[in-house]
Amino acid sequence: MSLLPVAEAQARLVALGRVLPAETVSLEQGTGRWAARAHQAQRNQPAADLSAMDGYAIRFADLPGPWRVIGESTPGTLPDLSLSPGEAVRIFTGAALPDGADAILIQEEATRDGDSLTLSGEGPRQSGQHVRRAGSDFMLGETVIAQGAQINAARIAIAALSGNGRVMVGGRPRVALISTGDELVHHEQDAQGVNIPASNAPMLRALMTPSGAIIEDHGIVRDDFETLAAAFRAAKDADIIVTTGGASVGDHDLVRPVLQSLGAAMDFWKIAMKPGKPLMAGTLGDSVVLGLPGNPVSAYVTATLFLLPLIRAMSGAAEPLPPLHHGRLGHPLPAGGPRAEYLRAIWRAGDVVTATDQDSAAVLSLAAANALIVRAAHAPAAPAGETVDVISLT
Ligand SMILES: Nc1nc2c(c(=O)[nH]1)N[C@H]1C(S)=C(S)[C@@H](COP(=O)(O)OP(=O)(O)OC[C@H]3O[C@@H](n4cnc5c(N)ncnc54)[C@H](O)[C@@H]3O)O[C@H]1N2
Ligand code: MOO
Repeated sequence: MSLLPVAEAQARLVALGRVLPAETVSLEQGTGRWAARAHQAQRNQPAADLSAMDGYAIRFADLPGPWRVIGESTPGTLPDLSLSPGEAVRIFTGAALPDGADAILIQEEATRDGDSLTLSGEGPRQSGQHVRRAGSDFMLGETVIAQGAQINAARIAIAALSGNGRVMVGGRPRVALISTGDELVHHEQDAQGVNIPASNAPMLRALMTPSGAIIEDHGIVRDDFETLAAAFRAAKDADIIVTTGGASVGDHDLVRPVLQSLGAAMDFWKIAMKPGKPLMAGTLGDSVVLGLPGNPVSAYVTATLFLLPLIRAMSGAAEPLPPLHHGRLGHPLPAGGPRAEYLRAIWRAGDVVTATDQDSAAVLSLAAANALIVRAAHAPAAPAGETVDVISLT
């Protein structure tokens, strides 16, 4: 059976998910989610010509002074003042300029005695110096947040300043997590003998939490046909059902046969990638089902490349895939195999160096890595210094 290329599998998976209905929420609730429509400025920023410094509003043409101070302008009040030649107004950072003023003389460059003001430094070099013009940041009606953009801290600032005190964002997918495997015990329990603490569910929760997904953990399910079928039935209201383990070809790998018995429409199984080959996807009723491999690193990498993009796409993200950056290889790499490789790496000051242990079960090297080097299937040997594609894990 031929393995599906990663990009094609990503496109097919994203196509399985539907964009969830949008909702209008507070900026706090919108954090990390994606704008469901373009947001336009409801006001000009700044609303008037404002001073960027503490000092005196003057007419540039009056330089080098002296001036007579005729009043004061403080932030939050429009000054009812107009400058005639030779006049200045005491002004503070963020306050509106009086009519006629076109420059700011900063207080460090001025000497004041009562209402007389003289130049004691260089003064403004041009008209408009230290003035923030009305609408110079953005204008009423201007798009300040594009549809599909993520509401990050900077966009929260612009949402608030532009008068979008609440934002319309895509819905949050409900994600059901099912961990399969007879060897697993809950991570808060002592694992005896060859039992192992189940790490995939808490790891995936941590990966998904920033996306705003609503996560329901359905716990650990034994490698038993009926038990796994019951777990899928219990998860049927989720938008996305994620399993880990049991995705491969062994006698105890039941995810695919159980899904088929429940009438799931399987879309793909087995991807040309390393780690992560046994990944499978399909739909079960209204849910998208994603079967991740059990190995913790394989689960992490496939979640990064498939699960998170699916969540983002269903949440209305314009660019659901992780961005590719460039790094400089710190050492040579041998030719790659028939599967695309995602190598754990440390990426520092532009240079990327692979972690020594690339086994799909080695989590210590995953914890040390801050990036994945992406190598295409059949990549030729690469010398040190070559530019490679990198996915940031931070
Ligand atoms: N004959 C073949 N064997 C395997 C193939 C293959 O193509 N032919 N593929 C290998 C690849 S690649 C992978 S990846 C694994 C994935 O297999 P499964 O998805 O079926 O995963 P399991 O066998 O259930 O578990 C693999 C490994 O991971 C541990 N595990 C499982 N769940 C968890 C969890 N929640 N937390 C921590 N660790 C977990 C499990 O104990 C196993 O050690 O199959 C290869 N085999
Ligand atoms: O594809 Mo598996 O995830 O290499 O170990």
